[in-house]
Amino acid sequence: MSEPAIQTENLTRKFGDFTAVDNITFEVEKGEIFGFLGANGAGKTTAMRMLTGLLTPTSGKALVSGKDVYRQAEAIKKKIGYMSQKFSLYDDLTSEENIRFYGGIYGIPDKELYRKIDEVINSLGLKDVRKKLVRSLPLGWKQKLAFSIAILHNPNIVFLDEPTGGVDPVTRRQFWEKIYEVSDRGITVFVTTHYMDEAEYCDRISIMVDGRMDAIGSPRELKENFESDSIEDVFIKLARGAERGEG
Ligand SMILES: Nc1ncnc2c1ncn2[C@@H]1O[C@H](COP(=O)(O)OP(=O)(O)OP(=O)(O)O)[C@@H](O)[C@H]1O
Repeated sequence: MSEPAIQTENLTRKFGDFTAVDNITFEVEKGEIFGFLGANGAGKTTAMRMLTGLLTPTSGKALVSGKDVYRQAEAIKKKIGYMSQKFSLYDDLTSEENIRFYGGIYGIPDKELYRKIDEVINSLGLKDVRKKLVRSLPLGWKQKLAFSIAILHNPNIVFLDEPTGGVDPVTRRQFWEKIYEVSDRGITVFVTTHYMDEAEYCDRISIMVDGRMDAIGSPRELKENFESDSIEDVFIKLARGAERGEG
C-alpha cells in the first residue's frame, strides 16, 4: 500500500499552559476527501497550520506527503495548496492578475501559466469578468477563484479552512462540485467546515473537541457508532461535553 498523504502521532501544540491541540493521532489516505470538524476553538486551524508547515508543533510526529513537519516544512509547502479562512486574493487586482501573480510565486513557467489562466477562467465561468477587479466579484466566486489558485501548481494535498463560509447552499454545492473534480484528479482534500451537510459529502471525517480528536470514520460509521441519524446529531452528542465554547 502507498504511504498515507498525512500521518500524525500524538501531535500536540501548546500556547503557554494552554493545550490547543492535544495528542492527535490519525492518517489521511491519498485521494481522500477528509473533513475536519469541531466547534469554534476546538483546535482545527492550529492543527492545520502545523500540517501546512506554518506552525511548529510542541511535540508528537507528523508526516505530510511523506515529509516531516519539523525538518522539511519548506518541502511540504511545495507539495501542498492552502486556502485559509481569510484567503489572500488581492482585491485591487483582476481575477486574471491574481492567478498570474500566484502562478509566478509558485514558479510556473510563463507558457504553462498562460494556459492555466485560461483553463481556470473558463472552468469557473469568469470569462466575462476576467478583467474586473476581484473586489467587485461575489463572495462565492472569490472562494472558487481562491481554491483554483490553491491548486494551480498541482499539489498532492490541498488544505481548505472553512472554504464556503457565508454563502448560500447552492453556491456551497457548486464549490463542492469543484472539490470532487479536484479529488478525481487524485489530489487529497483536507477540509474544515461548520456545515454538517458538507460533512456528509466527505469520504471520512474527524471531530475535534477541546483539542482532542474524539471521533474519526466515514459519515456512515460515525452515525452507526453514535446511534445517530445525522452527523449533526453525532456532533452535538460530542460537543455537549466540550469545555471550550464560542467565548
Ligand atoms: N497564537 C495563539 N496564542 C494563544 N492561543 C491561541 C493561538 N492560536 C490559537 N489559540 C487558541 O487555541 C484554541 C484553538 O484555536 P483554533 O483557531 O485552532 O480553533 P478552531 O477549531 O480553528 O476554531 P474556529 O472554528 O473558530 O476557527 C483557541 O482557544 C484559541 O484561542
